[in-house]
Amino acid sequence: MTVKTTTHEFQAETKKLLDIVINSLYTERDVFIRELISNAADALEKFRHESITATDVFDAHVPLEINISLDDKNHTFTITDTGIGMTRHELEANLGTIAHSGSNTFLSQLAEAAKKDVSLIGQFGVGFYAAFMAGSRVLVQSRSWDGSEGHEWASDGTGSFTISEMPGLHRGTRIIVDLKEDAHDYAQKWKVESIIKQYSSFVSFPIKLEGEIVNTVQALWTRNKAEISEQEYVDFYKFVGNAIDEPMYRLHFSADAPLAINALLFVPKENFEVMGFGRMESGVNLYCQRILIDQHSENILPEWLRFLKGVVDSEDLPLNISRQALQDNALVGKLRRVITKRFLKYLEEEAKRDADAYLGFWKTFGIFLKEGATSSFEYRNDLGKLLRFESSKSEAGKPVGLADYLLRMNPDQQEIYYINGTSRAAIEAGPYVEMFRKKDIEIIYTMEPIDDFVLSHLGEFEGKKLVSADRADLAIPETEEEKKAEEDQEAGLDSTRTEALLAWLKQTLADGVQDVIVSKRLVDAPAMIVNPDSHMTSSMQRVLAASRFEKGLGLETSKKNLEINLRNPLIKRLADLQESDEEFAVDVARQIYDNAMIQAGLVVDPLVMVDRNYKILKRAVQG
Ligand SMILES: Nc1ncnc2c1ncn2[C@@H]1O[C@H](COP(=O)(O)OP(=O)(O)OP(=O)(O)O)[C@@H](O)[C@H]1O
Repeated sequence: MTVKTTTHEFQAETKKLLDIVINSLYTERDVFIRELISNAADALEKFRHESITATDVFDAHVPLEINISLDDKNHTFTITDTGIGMTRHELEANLGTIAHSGSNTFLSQLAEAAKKDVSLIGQFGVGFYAAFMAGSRVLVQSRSWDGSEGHEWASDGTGSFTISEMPGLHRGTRIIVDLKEDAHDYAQKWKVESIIKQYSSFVSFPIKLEGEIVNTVQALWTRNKAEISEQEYVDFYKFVGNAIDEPMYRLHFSADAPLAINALLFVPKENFEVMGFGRMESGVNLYCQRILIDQHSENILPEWLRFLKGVVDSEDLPLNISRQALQDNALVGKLRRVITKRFLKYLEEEAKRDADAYLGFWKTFGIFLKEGATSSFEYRNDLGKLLRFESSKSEAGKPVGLADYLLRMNPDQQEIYYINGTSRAAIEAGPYVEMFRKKDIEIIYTMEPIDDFVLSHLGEFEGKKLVSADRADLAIPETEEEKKAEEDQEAGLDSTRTEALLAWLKQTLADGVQDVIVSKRLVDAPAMIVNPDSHMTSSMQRVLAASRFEKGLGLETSKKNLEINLRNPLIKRLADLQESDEEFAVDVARQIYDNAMIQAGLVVDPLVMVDRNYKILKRAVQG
């Protein structure tokens, strides 16, 4: 018989990964057992799911299990599963490349983590290649559930691998690891058993070590809450989440109506996405009657809840549903809504129960809720209750909820106000909050670029409109007393001169402003920029302008209105100056406009501005 053997080069990224695995990660070697067991369990889950509908299954009656055998004399570690197996083509494709999207970023982050803290590699899932942490040579013998001929894959993990025909195999995969000299203890039963106990106690198939079952197969989420210990929950979290930390929050709930649901969801302690580890994939697995239907399911929760880890099990789902059909399945959609609502309600309860702990959650994962508020209209009321912002009445660094704002609001106030700025200090020094301070009206400070999008999408909260304080049509009710005081002060400039000043300013600043108007709200500052477009705040325009700029589309923003404060001496003086020394008045007007733009966080031309500023200073020092 001729055995057909072919030789293949590893993909370049795989070579890099193998290099890191072999040369940098050897202190975390135990991980290889977890990775191989986890792949075996995945292969068994896939087989179990497929075999529900398939009619023609090879080796249909072989029990679903994982066998590990050790050879202390020949120094080998062998793991066998009766799962879905791999065809020749699958062996070549799956064990020669890295399936990870963005493999290059993944690799550089992995290399970085390997240097800093190898315990982080759990987060990456090095997968099958972890076998080379302990093995000098690895053989993979596999036969697919379609019954096609079996093959053996072999490599020493350096540059290439071979694939040979191998007749007579059963369905599934056997991996034989020839242990490196300094890894011989992985052929010792006590050692392997302790690792399995630590990592794999929740695998839902029997694991036999040298013929003896070493795990208890259980679906923790289907058990009665009262009978589950804290430690079991934590262990389960580490298992499903591939995690090394402990969870920050946990929600275990069951429902019978309208849908039968068993869900166990965890919020991790760390946000690895923000830490620069790339976009997270969903961490929740979808089961039906304890059978895994969709691992890392993208369908069972909205994308912005991708930081959650855990399990959702529903008996109502058809067992034979294919992964492709999940996306459009109406029942899955319904499950998603029920679970999302329940989780958001849980967060609300936690925020009430322990506000400080919730702030810790908010600091780490708030960004995901903001993402939700800008993308999922149907949850906006639930999300509105969970948002936290600093405000003129909050302590610095201690954001408050919109519900707190409502409680403090004057009875006749109809709107909730907010203003964007880069920091608390910058906002408080700016013109927008002057009137709010004077009238003792609370104003929310939005300090992240995304915040104004969030509040604008939200539109309202508990029936009160959310309004940015840089809107041109901002109307805050005035008392009679206030109106009178205003009129008295405006008397400083008669109406003809006021009109003339406004017309002159409008003409002088025509390049930048749409209109110049007398302000009803400025207290001390001479002027400020406001937005005639009620849908866009300056901060939103800044973000959009930056993205236009990145795309090479130029910095185009819509024209603003300039509000001027007739009580301010600079503005009063400008009226005279415009008549006596127009050239200088133009410089002053433009500088006032640029200053107001900067206070609105908008872009001015720094060269022109600095040049003009020196001109004005020169005149000031000359007296
Ligand atoms: N025991 C096995 N039986 C069948 N297929 C397997 C087995 N082990 C690995 N594979 C296949 O090889 C692929 C690559 O495995 P690898 O462990 O590198 O990545 P992964 O399991 O997809 O990802 P991760 O380990 O990060 O979750 C798997 O997706 C699977 O298709």
